[in-house]
Formats: sequence, C-alpha cells, structure tokens
Amino acid sequence: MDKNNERECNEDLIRERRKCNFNIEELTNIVDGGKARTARRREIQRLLINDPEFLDEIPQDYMSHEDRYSNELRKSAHLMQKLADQESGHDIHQDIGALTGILKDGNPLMVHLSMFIPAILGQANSEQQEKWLGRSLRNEIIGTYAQTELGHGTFVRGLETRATYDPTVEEFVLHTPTITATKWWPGGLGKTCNYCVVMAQLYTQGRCYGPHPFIVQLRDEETHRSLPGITLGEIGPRLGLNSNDNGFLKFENHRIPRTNMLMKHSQVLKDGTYVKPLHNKLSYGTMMLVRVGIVGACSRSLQYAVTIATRYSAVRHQSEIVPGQPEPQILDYQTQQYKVIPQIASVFALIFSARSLSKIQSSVTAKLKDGNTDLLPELHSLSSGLKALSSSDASWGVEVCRLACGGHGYLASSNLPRTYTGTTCAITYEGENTVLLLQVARYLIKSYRSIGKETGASSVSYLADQTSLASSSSSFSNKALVQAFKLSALSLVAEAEARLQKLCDMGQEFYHAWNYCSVLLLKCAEAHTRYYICEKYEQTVDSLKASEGVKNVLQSLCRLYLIYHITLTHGDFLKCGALTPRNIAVLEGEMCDLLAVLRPQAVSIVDAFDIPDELLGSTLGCWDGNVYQRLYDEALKSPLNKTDVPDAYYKYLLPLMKSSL
Ligand SMILES: CCCCCCCC/C=C\CCCCCCCCCCCC(=O)SCCNC(=O)CCNC(=O)[C@H](O)C(C)(C)COP(=O)(O)OP(=O)(O)OC[C@H]1O[C@@H](n2cnc3c(N)ncnc32)[C@H](O)[C@@H]1OP(=O)(O)O
Ligand SMILES: Cc1cc2nc3c(=O)[nH]c(=O)nc-3n(C[C@H](O)[C@H](O)[C@H](O)COP(=O)(O)OP(=O)(O)OC[C@H]3O[C@@H](n4cnc5c(N)ncnc54)[C@H](O)[C@@H]3O)c2cc1C
Repeated sequence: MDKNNERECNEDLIRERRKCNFNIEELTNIVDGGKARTARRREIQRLLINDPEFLDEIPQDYMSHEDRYSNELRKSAHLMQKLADQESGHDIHQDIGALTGILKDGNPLMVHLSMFIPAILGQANSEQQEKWLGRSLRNEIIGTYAQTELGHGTFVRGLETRATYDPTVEEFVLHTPTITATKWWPGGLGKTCNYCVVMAQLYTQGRCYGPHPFIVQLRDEETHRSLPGITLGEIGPRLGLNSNDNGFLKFENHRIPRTNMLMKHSQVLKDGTYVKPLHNKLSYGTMMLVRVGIVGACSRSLQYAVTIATRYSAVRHQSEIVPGQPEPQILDYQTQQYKVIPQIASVFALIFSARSLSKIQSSVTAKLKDGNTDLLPELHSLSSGLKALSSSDASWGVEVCRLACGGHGYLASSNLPRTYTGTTCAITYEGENTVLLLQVARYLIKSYRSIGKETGASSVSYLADQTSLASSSSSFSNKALVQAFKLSALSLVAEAEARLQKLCDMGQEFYHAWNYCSVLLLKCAEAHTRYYICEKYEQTVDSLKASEGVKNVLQSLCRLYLIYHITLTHGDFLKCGALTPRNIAVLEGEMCDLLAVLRPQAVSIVDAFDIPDELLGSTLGCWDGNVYQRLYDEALKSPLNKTDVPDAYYKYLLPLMKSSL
C-alpha cells in the first residue's frame, strides 16, 4: 500500500494523520533503537512480505490441526533458508523482532531458535559448541529445550527424569521412572525436532547433584524415526500456538555418551567425579536469557494490538456525544481513550525497560566470563520481575484492545484473538509469573535484611533509603512521581519484612511465615518492578536527544503511564503517605487531560510502530482503514459460504424441522 496516496485511504484516518505534530520517522527510529536498525528491519520485512511463499492458501483458522502444522513448518523452513541465503548474513537472533507476524500461531522452530541454540551457547563447553553449535545454526539438526514434566514445571528441583552415570562405559543412562516424569510441553518436540537439551537429575557415584542439561539425539538423522528407547509425540490442541507441536518424551534406559552432558559450568569426569559450577544456578541460565528476550517480545505483541485498536477506533463511528449530531469516532469517547492510549504508553515502557535489562544482562555475562557471579542474583530478580510484568501487562493490554474493538475484535480476522493467545502464554511459560514474582520478593527481603552490606546491586539500593519513608512530596514532576513509586515499593517491602519477622518471633517457621505473607510479598515484587520500569521510562525520556515534537509526545506518554499506574494501585500510595487523597484526585484529573492531549496524536504514534499490513494481518488495523470491505471479503472465505445450503442442513436440521409434522 502506498502510504503517500491519500485517495485510497479512509477519510477519518487522513484527518487523523494531518493532525500529527511530530516527526514520525524519528519516533520509529526510537522504537527500533536507531536509524540503522530501522533500515535493517525494513529490509528484512520487505524481503519477507514480497515473497509469495509466505502466503497461506486459505486462512489458517479453516485448516485442520495437521495442515496448520505443516503450513507453518513449510513457511518456517523457507524463512530459515531465505535468511541463510542472504549475503549480508542476518543474525536471526538479533533480527527476531523483524519477523513478528510472518509466522502465525507459533511456529515449530521457535524453541530451536529461542532456547536450543542459546542453551548450547550458554551451557556447552568449547568442544561441545564445536560439535553442535554450527550444525544447529545451519539447521542441520533441530532441537528443543525439554525441562517441564507432566508432574513438575515450576519446581525444577522436583524433576524426576534421571541421568545416571555409568563409569564402566562412560555413558549416562536417561530414564523416565514414572508417568509424571514424562517430559511435557517442549515446543517442536512432538514431530519437528531430532535433538533436544534435556534437563535431568544428575546421579553419579551414588549421589544426586540436581538438574543438569544434557544434549540428546531423539530421531534418526536420515529417516527422522524416533530412536529406540525414546517415545515421542504431540500433546494435542492448545489455547493458541497450535502450530508449535508441543510434545511429550519418555526415556527407557536410553544411553548417551558422557560428553553429552553440557559441561560449560559443571562436569562429570570419566571416573564419575562431579566438578561443581561457580554458582549452583548457572544451569538455569537458558531460562534467564529467554526471560530477557520475552520482555521485548511482549512489547511487540502490544504494538500490534494497539495499532489495530487505535486505527479502528478512528474509523469506527458509534452512538452520539452531542444529541442529534453525527455519530462520533469512538476514539472521541474518553472511556475509549482510556482503554487504548495507556496501552500505547505501555509499549514504550516495555521497550525502554527491555533495553535497560539487556544492557545489564550483557555486563553480567561479561563478568561471568571472568568468573564473577556477584550480580547473578540481581539479574535473576530483574529478569524474573520484568518477564512477569511485561507478559501480564501485554496480555491485559492486548485483551483491552480486543474489547475496545467491540464485536469485530472477537473475529479471528481482526488478528486480536491470535495476538492474545500468543501473548498470554508468556504468563505461564519460562517461569509462571506468580512464582517468578515470589523469587523477586525473596531477593527483596534478603536485600532489605542486608542493608548496610555492600552488594553492588543497584536495583535494590533504594531499600536503604529509610529517610524517604517520611518524605512525601508536594511537587508533581515526573521525577517526583517516580519517587512516589519508590516510596510505595519501599514501604511494602518494609511492611512485608515486619510481618514475616513478627510471625517468626511468634514461633512460626520462616517458610510457613513466607507462605502466610505471600499475597503481600507478591505486591512487593510488583511494586518494585513497576518502580524499576517507571524509573527507566522517566530517565530515558528525560535524557533523550530528540526534536521538540517527539520529546513532547514521549513526555506526555511517560506521564500518562506514571499516573495511570498510580491510579490503578492508589491504595498503596495512600497507605505509605507518598500521596494524599487530594493528590490522587488531582492526578486523576490530569490523566484525563493527558488523554485529550494525546488523542489527536494517537494514530500517528501507532503509525510510528511501522508495522506493514501484511504482518499486522488484521481486517481492522490496516493502514488504509478500509475496515468494512475487508471484513466482508474475509467472511466470504468461510468454507460454509461455498454453498448456499450446507450438507449439514439435509442431515440434521431438515429432519429436526420435519419431525414435529
Ligand atoms: C545467538 C544466540 C543469542 C540468542 C538470544 C536469543 C534469546 C531469545 C530471544 C527472544 C526470545 C523471545 C521469544 C520468546 C519465545 C520463547 C519460547 C519459550 C517457550 C517456553 C519455554 C519454557 O517454558 S522452558 C521451561 C521454563 N521453566 C521455568 O522457567 C521453571 C521455573 N522455575 C524456576 O526457574 C525455578 O524452579 C525457581 C527459580 C522457581 C526455583 O528454583 P529452585 O527450586 O532451584 O530454587 P531454590 O529455592 O533452591 O533456590 C532459590 C535460590 O536460587 C536463586 N536462583 C534461582 N534461579 C536463579 C537463576 N536463574 N539465577 C541465579 N539465581 C537463581 C534464587 O534467587 C534463590 O537464591 P537465594 O540466595 O537462596 O535466595
Ligand atoms: C505454550 C507453552 C509452551 C511451553 N514450552 C515449553 C518448552 O519449550 N519447554 C519446557 O520445558 N516447558 C515448556 N512449557 C512449560 C512451562 O514452562 C510450564 O508450564 C511453566 O513453567 C509452569 O509450570 P507448571 O505448568 O508446572 O505450573 P504449576 O507450577 O503447576 O502452576 C500451577 C499454579 O500453581 C502455582 N504455584 C506453583 N508453585 C508455586 C509456588 N512455589 N508458590 C506459589 N504458587 C505456586 C502457580 O502460581 C500456578 O497458579 C510451556 C508451557 C506453555 C504453556
């Protein structure tokens, strides 16, 4: 679609775009992380959307389970081939964001890329990388990450799959001792992968050393048949991601060489001696890496949903504001603005915190290379908290966008249902959110209790700032609002710690006291992570070198985000004295003013997300706003419309209608 050709565009959208008071391209560059990245993303997207191989013969929703899998596998394989063929040698991991939308409903190679390869990189020693990394990057072998079992997902220490070392032949024996030990869920495991990284309890010299990663061949490289001693299959339809062939796996005393234990961090020597790692959670590194990636992925899902909802809200007219006057655009209703615009603000919050987290991850990884694990707990806490809040914010945001589109948002062709099912899964996978937030709380309480000791962990240094508990501010700058978030988090942590201590003083064991306080602990973790997000948002916007127009828009969005979240949890701000009821009322009023300020820019801001129609895949969100014709055209594709009277009429309805005669 030619974006310069207004004649093809819906008139409301033309009017909206004429109101734009900032440089859209400049904002696009900020979203992408720089001009060069925008250019690279566009180049990749052009390559994909001009390729007919990525078109579906019929809409996916009309395909059978098998066809859906096969169709996405066809496109995934083509995508890998295509990217590998590029002379510039694209790094698929760097460019993963550019690919959003080209593959629908998950894809069978997703976990190969996002976990199997990272597991080899992060857990295999150099000889092992030599053996498997190149082959997996060239897609000669396809793998997954098999950790979760029927009986245990969250509690990794509770995994039952065993890897018992046999020094006589220098092999590990992999075994699934019970039904609950069956590996269950790994993406691509059902039919696609021929290798996997398995997390299993390591037994050597009669002792269990806990879960460790092993690389295991599952299928014959020529015939793709599952190997003897291995039972494999797919687990059946899911809420979404249905082309991902999530699978099950059982081992019957299956033997692998000793050298298939991934030995970057811990080793089993030939005689069975166990060599322990620098830090006993280094084997959880793959999960941590992916949690960081999930924050960025959630911001992209939300960009898709809010682009659809905002454009549709500008095109859709309904009811009346002024009696007797023409029906207004639904975006003119304040309640509609309250649904959509905070989600736009949320996109930037997630982008900026994802970037900050990535930087921390890089510096922790660099330190790890020198054997320094000091900052690992902080990275675990931050990545857990941000993975949890980004996935729940984005899932809720996508759902709000769907609701904001009324009935049409319920249609598959809006692409909102699939965006939702493709986002809400992140609340559960890679560490269920409640569980991860409780890990954050554990870190907070520990940090609070060690105030005065130098840990070098900057994200919790504020916990030592006891003076701020007494100082509620009367100013309302963005910085002051961020301080209010800090106060609220600090006060919740102090309250939770005091409650825990009181229960322990009364004779309760710590772990019972912990469980008894866990609703409050969850709130601490959320408040702490929200404070982190708000602080990064404010700092990023404040220090941004941008034109006045772009800066103004981002400042308004940042302020809206701060106030929106204060109003959602205002009780916490009142309780700790960070804000008064009067302050809250003033902020609520200002939030409505901000909605009005941002409303005329909303379409242009989502235009800056620069999502091509072919990837957005939505009847409601297309650039030209030609919503009704597209809805009608999509409806005509229903197989039920192939005939005027369906066979089922003759089989079932006719006999029913005639039975009473
Ligand atoms: C070129 C390559 C580069 C590529 C990069 C690409 C990256 C990807 C990019 C984008 C990806 C975006 C797209 C996403 C698509 C992803 C698809 C994924 C599909 C889903 C896959 C899965 O779900 S895999 C399975 C995931 N499972 C889990 O997450 C399980 C959750 N449970 C746990 O993690 C743990 O059980 C637990 C943390 C909850 C508890 O562990 P445990 O019982 O062992 O703990 P303890 O109670 O004994 O001890 C707690 C103690 O340990 C510390 N700790 C825990 N974890 C860590 C850690 N990871 N690091 C450091 N420290 C840790 C904790 O803080 C406690 O410390 P204390 O000092 O004792 O308090
Ligand atoms: C789409 C999808 C893809 C997946 N892909 C993979 C994959 O590729 N590889 C893989 O290995 N796994 C995969 N998984 C599995 C996933 O990692 C687990 O489902 C996830 O870790 C949650 O574990 P669980 O299912 O055992 O939930 P449970 O832990 O049983 O959670 C159920 C409830 O119990 C609560 N709960 C559990 N423990 C605690 C606690 N300590 N404190 C308080 N509450 C608690 C939870 O909060 C939750 O409300 C996938 C899952 C999904 C949905």
